[in-house]
Amino acid sequence: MGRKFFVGGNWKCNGTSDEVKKIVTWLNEAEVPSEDDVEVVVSPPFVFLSLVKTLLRSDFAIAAQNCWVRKGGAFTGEISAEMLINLGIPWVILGHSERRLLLNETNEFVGDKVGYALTQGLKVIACVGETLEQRESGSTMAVVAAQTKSIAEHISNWSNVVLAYEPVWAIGTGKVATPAQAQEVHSELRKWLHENVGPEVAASTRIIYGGSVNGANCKELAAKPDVDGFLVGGASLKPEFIDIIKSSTVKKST
Ligand SMILES: O=C(CO)COP(=O)(O)O
Repeated sequence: MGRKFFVGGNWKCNGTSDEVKKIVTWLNEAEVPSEDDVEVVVSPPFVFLSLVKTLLRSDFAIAAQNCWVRKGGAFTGEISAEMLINLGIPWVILGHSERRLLLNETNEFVGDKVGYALTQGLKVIACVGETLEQRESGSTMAVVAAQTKSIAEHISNWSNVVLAYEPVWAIGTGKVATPAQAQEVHSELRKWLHENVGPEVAASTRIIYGGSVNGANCKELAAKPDVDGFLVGGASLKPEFIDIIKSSTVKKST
């Protein structure tokens, strides 16, 4: 079964309403491969979700960058999965390393969130990835397997899940993983899914790479067999994001 190439743009905590309108304008004007060949999802900050939803072309989808772990209520400052569904937002990014490291989100908490978001009908981009210290001590696979296990325990239907491998040392640093490094972890993650979830889920789940992806390095990464797309930070705020979307064509020729 073919895995449709997936390109996500994580805008993080960036942008004014004028800047957001400008980004949407160049996204709307871009000529990109058909939605049969590439799935594009952009993730603005919560406060701009409605604005982007009103303006964005219909072949691109929208993701929130987080949501609360369970049903809404007395949780000041949080946004619930139900609210996202109510706004017509189909996707949410969960377990991003910036939230794990800066806001102390644990594997268990991320797993709970993934489970709850899925039960509410959201599709989830679930993020995993090791720090530089963990990589250098040789524990990359143990770390990403433990993160994936906590997530997998809460998933009964994988068709609404994309797994994002984002090595922390590559995020926002300009230090991209080499295509071989990305392929190695992606193929290990697919093997983990094969052994712990099942062969069909392993074959059909998109595993995307994030960490300093840009217009210049995306094609080489996209050419790797287990790289099914990207989660892009900084470069998703710039027109080179279109080149990253177009790197999906590399798959058709391989
Ligand atoms: O964290 C990321 C996407 O979620 C990657 O960020 P950069 O592309 O800015 O390194």
